[in-house]
Formats: sequence, C-alpha cells, structure tokens
Amino acid sequence: MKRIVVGLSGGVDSSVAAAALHHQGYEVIGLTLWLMKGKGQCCSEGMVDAAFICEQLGIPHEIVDTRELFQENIVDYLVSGYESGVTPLPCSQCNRTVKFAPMLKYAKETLGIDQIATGHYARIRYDEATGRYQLLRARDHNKDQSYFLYDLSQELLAGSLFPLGEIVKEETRRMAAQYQLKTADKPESQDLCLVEAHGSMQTFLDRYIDLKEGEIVDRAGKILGKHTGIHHYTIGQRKGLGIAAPEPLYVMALDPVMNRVVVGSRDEATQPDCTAGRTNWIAIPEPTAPIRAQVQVRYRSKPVPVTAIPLGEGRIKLGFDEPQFGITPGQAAVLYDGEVVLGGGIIERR
Ligand SMILES: Nc1ncnc2c1ncn2[C@@H]1O[C@H](COP(=O)(O)OP(=O)(O)OP(=O)(O)O)[C@@H](O)[C@H]1O
Repeated sequence: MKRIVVGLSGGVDSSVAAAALHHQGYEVIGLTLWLMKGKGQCCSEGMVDAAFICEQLGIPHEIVDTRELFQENIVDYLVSGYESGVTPLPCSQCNRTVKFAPMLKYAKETLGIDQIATGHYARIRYDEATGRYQLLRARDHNKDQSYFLYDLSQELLAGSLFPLGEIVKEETRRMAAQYQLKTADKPESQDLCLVEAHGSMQTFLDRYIDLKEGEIVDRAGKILGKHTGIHHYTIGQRKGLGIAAPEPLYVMALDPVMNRVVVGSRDEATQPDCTAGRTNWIAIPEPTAPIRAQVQVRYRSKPVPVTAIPLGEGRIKLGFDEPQFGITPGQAAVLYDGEVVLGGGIIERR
C-alpha cells in the first residue's frame, strides 16, 4: 500500500485531502506543524480539529513543533521587512521554508515516506519533454493558490501531491459532508494566519515595532500630514492617510531612513517596470535571454503581459506592456505561461 503524509491544518481542505487519499487506498499519516507561539492561537484549535479528523479516519497523527522556525522565518522576516519599508509576502516563504521542506524532511527521515500531500488548490505535473515538474493553476481559478507556491523547488514539487487541484471548492465541501468530517462546516479562513490570530496586521506588527510618528510628504518633499509609523502603510494605499487634497493621493514609497511616507497621484504611483530578486524557476531553467510571459504582482491581481529580462544573480527586470499601479516591494511577481507557473521572485525596492 502506498504511504503518504498529509499536512493537516485542521481546516476543511486538508481534511478532505486526507479523507480522499484514505478512501483511495493510501496509507495516510496526518502531520500537523505547530507553527505559532502563544496560547489560544488559531493553531491550537487547528491541532485539536486535525487530531479529531485522524481519529475519525483511523489514521495516525503526528505533531511537529516548528514554532522556532516559524518565528525566525516568518515573524522576524515580516517585522524586519515592514521596518525597512517593504510589505513582505509571508505565505510563499512559509510554504517553502516552514511547511513543505520540513514536512518532506520529516516524512522521509523520520517516517521513511517519500511523498506528502496538502489541501492547496494548485496542480503539479511532470513534463516528459523538459524533465521538470510543473506547477499549474488550480482548476478552480477562484481558489487558485499557485501564486503562493512559485518558490517551491523541483525536489519539493516531486515529493508533493495536491489532491484538490482538479476540483472546485463546492466539491470539497460536498465531499466533506459525504465523509461526515467534523470540519465540513468550518468557515473559510479569510486572511493571513497571523492576521486571523491577531485581529489585524497592524495589531500584530504593533507588538513588535515601536510607534514612530513621522511626516507624510509629496514627491517634492512638501509636508502634507503626519503618519503613525511607516509599517502601518503599504504601496498603493489611499484610505486612512488623513490628508485633504483636491485629487486622490496614494502611497507611492515608504522611506525608512527619513521615516517618511511619500504620496502622489495615481499616475505617480504607476510605473512601467520593476525588478525582482531571489527568483525561483519551475517550468523553465533560469532564463539567459528575455522572455515573454504574463505576470501577477499580487495574489488577487490580474495577470498582465510582460517582458522579463534576466539581470544575473537571480534577478530580473520586468517591463510591463502597460504601466502598472501599486507595485509593492516585498510582494511576489509570479510569471505564468497561461496556466503554467514559469517562476517568480520578490519585487525589489526602486
Ligand atoms: N499547521 C499546519 N500543519 C500542516 N499542514 C498545514 C498547516 N497549515 C497548513 N497546512 C497545509 O497547507 C494547506 C494550505 O494551507 P492554508 O493555510 O492555505 O489553508 P487553507 O487553504 O485554509 O486550507 P485548510 O482548509 O486545510 O486549512 C493546508 O490545506 C494543509 O494541507
């Protein structure tokens, strides 16, 4: 019987992934990573629900303490990013360094199992022609999580299964009801896990970053107002600036050195290109010549046509066919060829 480790968060998606594989005849071992420090956080409830699902399915449940790893790679990474005026994307970093790599390592080294599965909505395909594992958008485009998975290595993709990649969310809920899973009616998580645990990103960051008021200025340096700390702002933000101006103003830069928030018109917050670093390539090897693709610069943004020019050392320049508004350093730029993820990187500061 084929053995597989399923990452269980205690949510409906991973519960159904585990139940489906179990019913397909896999020998399933549930694995929950204990991610967050502190008592009464979302994770403790998740662990109990995950344990209940394992009991229901009659499968073993392992809990691995990865709180230190999460603290260093996600909490510290977020805090130092916001302090330096960028808006980091924690989820892709979390997937690679905190979830997939440790889960696969634990599965292989401790349990002697070479495959893991999660409840992510995305698809993995082995491409005979190139000898590479590809990552594709989920069949359910509304739930597609491929944007958060662009940073997975070939080794991690080779060892992973996404049982929900071919189905739509309604089908997941239907299966959860059919298997009578305790988590069948659990509400959808609406936000980042840290935001859910702390109420808002601002509340979370305020625990770690001292409030340091400063000036809101225009591009010429004219003082327009006061801010409560640059970590409370993000590029493209319009609401909550507290400035009365004849035309709408948007955050166009965060300056940690001067402790300033720079605002401008929509045109000023729109740019023809940007650079991205720390790239990871999936469907293709690192390009050595310009390539054409569609790029997504935020989780929910529309993919737009782009020319990606390699700059060496894992960096690329992205020239948009149409200038783009609200390009945010710290977020991922993920390149697609239709459904297929080519690769991606982290948007750099201008
Ligand atoms: N603490 C954890 N331990 C093990 N696996 C996890 C954990 N958190 C998330 N995962 C895995 O990653 C997948 C995607 O996680 P995400 O946080 O996006 O949750 P989700 O889409 O709401 O899924 P779910 O309904 O399973 O919580 C989950 O389906 C699960 O397989």
